[in-house]
Amino acid sequence: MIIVRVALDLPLHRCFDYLAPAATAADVGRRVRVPFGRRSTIGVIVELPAASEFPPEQLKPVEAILPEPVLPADWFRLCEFCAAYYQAPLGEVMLSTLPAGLKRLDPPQARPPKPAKAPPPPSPAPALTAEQAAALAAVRAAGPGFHPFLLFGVTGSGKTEVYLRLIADALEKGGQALVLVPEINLTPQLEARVAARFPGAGLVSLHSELTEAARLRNWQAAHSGRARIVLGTRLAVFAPLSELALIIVDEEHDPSFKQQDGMRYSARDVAVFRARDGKVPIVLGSATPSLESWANATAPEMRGRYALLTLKERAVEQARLPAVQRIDLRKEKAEEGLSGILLEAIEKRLARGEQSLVFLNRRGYAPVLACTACGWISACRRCAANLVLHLKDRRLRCHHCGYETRIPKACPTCGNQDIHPFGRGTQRLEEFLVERFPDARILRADRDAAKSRKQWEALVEKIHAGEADILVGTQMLAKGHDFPKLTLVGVVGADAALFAADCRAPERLFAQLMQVAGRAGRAELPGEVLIQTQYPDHPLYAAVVNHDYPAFAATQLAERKVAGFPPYGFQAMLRAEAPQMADAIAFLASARAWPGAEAHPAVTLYDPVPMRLAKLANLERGQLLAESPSRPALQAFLGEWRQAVETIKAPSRLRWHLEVDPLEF
Ligand SMILES: Nc1ncnc2c1ncn2[C@@H]1O[C@H](COP(=O)(O)OP(=O)(O)OP(=O)(O)O)[C@@H](O)[C@H]1O
Ligand SMILES: [Zn+2]
Repeated sequence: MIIVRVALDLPLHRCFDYLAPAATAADVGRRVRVPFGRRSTIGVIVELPAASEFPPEQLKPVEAILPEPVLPADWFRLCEFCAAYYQAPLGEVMLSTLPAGLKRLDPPQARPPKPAKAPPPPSPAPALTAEQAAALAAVRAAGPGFHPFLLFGVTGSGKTEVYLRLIADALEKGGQALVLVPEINLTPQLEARVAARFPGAGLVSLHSELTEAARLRNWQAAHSGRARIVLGTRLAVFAPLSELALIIVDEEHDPSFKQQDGMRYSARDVAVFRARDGKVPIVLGSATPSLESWANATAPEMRGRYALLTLKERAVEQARLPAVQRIDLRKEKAEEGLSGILLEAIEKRLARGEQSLVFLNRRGYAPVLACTACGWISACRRCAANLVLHLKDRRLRCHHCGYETRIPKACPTCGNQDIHPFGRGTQRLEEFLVERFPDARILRADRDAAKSRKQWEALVEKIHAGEADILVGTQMLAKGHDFPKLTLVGVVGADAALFAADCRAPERLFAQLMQVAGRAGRAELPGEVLIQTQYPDHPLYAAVVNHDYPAFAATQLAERKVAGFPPYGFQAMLRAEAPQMADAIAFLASARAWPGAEAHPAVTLYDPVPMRLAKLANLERGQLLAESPSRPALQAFLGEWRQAVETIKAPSRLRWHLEVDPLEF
């Protein structure tokens, strides 16, 4: 009697046994079609157990074992690691990392790969700067095997060139390279650069904007080894690569590496596990590393877990880091939020035919509409948040749940016609700049102006072609772009993040400011950055002015050490949402009262509290933090706790999840 154990895409922490008379050990890693309830579904064979806990007559036979593809052993280990570490069901992990085309009962006919054309000649590589050469030499000297590196390089220092050389090494040895980027929408330039340098390497990308067919094709190219380089967003960390020889994580600090639903994993952390498991080098690159990675590379108590590689200078010979200045808004008069100094600086760029960027990380026209008579404000009725005014399409829109409605002509509560937008977003800045500089070509670059990757590429193309004089943009424009004519960056409205409740807000603000500042003066023309603020003496701004990430990181890490926060402590968050907050909190309180917790003295459970965004899409949300100075202690606790939480009786509309290493509080 041959039994196969099958992982299914279900929120259950168990696998399912089926009869498969013809199965052999070679079928482990094959997909299988099995009956489940009244339907059929696709699963993955994880083992051939000697016996089942159920009597054979209760087991159903499999419907079919699907011959291709066979999922490799290292992919199994990766999924098993994630299931254990993130407390996620193995079947859900496995199936969620596969392209949709492999989970269908009626699989799409995969087109055979196009015959490879003779590749064009590779684009030439520049001679390395001394710093780049030293970084490369350090990675080479470490040799094969698991070696984690943190490549700390200021903006424009040529980190990408270092990646390209390392990829060349990996390909030469017959290996495959995996390159992870936070948001592929923002990085068509990187894709083009890698493809141009390695025209024969069958580069494929993996990200969520691909069509189902393209994603399947690219996945198969990675699996079969036709693709020697895979470039992708977080989900690409699960690509099956049997000859993996190198992993690169660009902008490793970026919060987009964190998956925010389903299995909540950090692709950067999973990549480090994968590199260790596969015994290959991994390079994490950033101008503003995450504090976790920075500590791993520099803190004495971490004993140099990561080797630090530093690029302090910009790679282009004449390019210097931009001069950063603070504009004291307490002293300077501002017009529509823009100080005279900034407006003059823009005027100068216009006269010289250079580009300016005004950075405001808030899209829409204004964050709220309010009535001056009765105090009504445009609140979302489904969320604990305000509706943002979008004048362009005359809508009020919730940026959290997507609810939208038209703009009322008068106050809905008191009928007063005098309702006003408060605060400002990118649309309002754009409107003012159009009025102020009627002859300038002004371009807004945010998620409303470019909804798809295609639109975004067109917009970036326009900026490159010099078809814009003044850009108004959010952080979408701050990352990874190289605009040679851009010489001025004005930062507006950044102060709000200085005092945000989230302990990671300063880190994010610092990274954003360094990144957006890094857009200026990347070529021969010198760059200037003007930060408007009410708090010019704030140490965060001082660190930005001095381009001093290490100083900033030192103060942040000192604070974290005192607070026992990551990387000096480890956390998990239990969250519950329900129509009534009382239900969510009561559920969390029962979880907190679990008597088994006493056996885990190294773990602290805090009181359940409402989340910062306490209501989202009509659900009230609460959370409960678990914390420990020891990662293994927390892991041991979580395994037992999760099982206990699963037995708590909860109202039917309550949903909960556990997030390990949460980024948001
Ligand atoms: N060795 C080199 N010689 C000349 N130019 C170089 C060299 N290395 C990189 N460059 C150029 O320097 C510019 C910045 O390089 P790159 O984009 O690799 O920097 P980066 O560190 O990845 O920047 P960012 O973090 O801001 O995205 C690019 O225009 C690139 O072509
Ligand atoms: Zn809403």
